[in-house]
Amino acid sequence: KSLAIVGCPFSGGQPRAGVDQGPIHLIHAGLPKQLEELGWKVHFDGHHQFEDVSAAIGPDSPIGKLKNPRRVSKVCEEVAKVVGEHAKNGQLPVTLGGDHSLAMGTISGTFEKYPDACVVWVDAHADINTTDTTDSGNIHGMPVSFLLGLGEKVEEFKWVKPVLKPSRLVYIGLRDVDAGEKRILKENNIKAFSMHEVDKYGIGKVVEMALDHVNPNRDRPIHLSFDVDALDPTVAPSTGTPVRGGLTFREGHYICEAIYETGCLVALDIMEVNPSLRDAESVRQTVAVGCSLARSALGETLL
Ligand SMILES: N[C@@]1(C(=O)O)CN(C[C@@H]2CCCCN2)C[C@@H]1CCC[B-](O)(O)O
Ligand SMILES: [Mn+2]
Ligand SMILES: [Mn+2]
Ligand SMILES: [Mn+2]
Repeated sequence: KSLAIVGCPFSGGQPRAGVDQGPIHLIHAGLPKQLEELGWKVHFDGHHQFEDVSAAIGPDSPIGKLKNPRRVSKVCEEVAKVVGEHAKNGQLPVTLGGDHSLAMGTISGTFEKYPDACVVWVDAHADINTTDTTDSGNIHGMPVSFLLGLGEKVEEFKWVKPVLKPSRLVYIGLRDVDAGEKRILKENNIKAFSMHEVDKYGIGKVVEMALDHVNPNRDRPIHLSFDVDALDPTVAPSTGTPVRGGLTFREGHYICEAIYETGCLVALDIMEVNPSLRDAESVRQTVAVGCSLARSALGETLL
């Protein structure tokens, strides 16, 4: 079994400097070796290519409210190619962010090889704003709407195909969803297990219900897109948009372990680790959690 680490040093989907350094911190913490020790053949071709693309863009004035639209679009298009290539080569792409706008690229890449895939989106946020509903104009709050083909088309993003169907998407960990996003979730009947459901049913039942919804026979490829801000800020403090009342360390890891157990995982994103936020110990802790979540999603067990 082989995987490819795709480091994406990219921060253009949001305003806080430093999230582009997430990949190098996860790699320097030893993630490639840790995954080899789990028995994976690890392909790791560095992450320079995205910086080149990004630097080549030049001035990137907003389009409507959208910030850095050309950089985000170009980088995500490049990520889609790289992830799709690895998937076609039979290597499970492990994408390290970088902000969550990158999931436009990773999920597009996954669906090239696995058109019948489903997406488990673990996050405090729904990341489903359209050009009409976004307040911030930060594109890391929008990738899911582009992947679903919702809202007005944006010429700059015409390469993003509406590969994702609402019935193939499920959320776990939501607790900071904008009013417009709540409307979109309802209108599209998108299944979401917020922290209220996690409290009510427990994480074991929530993951079972989530998978029953998008993958009833456990035979569909799963793309797990994990935003570390799904975890409580005491667990993963160094992230750009922390929200209290999040998943415990174990709840986060249980999701990854349970998805690995299905045998259906075909792609993993570990997003929004920002090593320039908070103190050194918080950074170390957040990076360590990012590595640990990846290991759990890729077969590390407690016994
Ligand atoms: N919906 C958001 C957007 O900017 O669109 C607004 N929100 C911050 C906002 C602060 C004030 C109270 C309401 N929430 C962040 C979120 C995007 C998170 C992107 B992710 O990738 O980190 O999940
Ligand atoms: Mn490669
Ligand atoms: Mn996110
Ligand atoms: Mn988030």
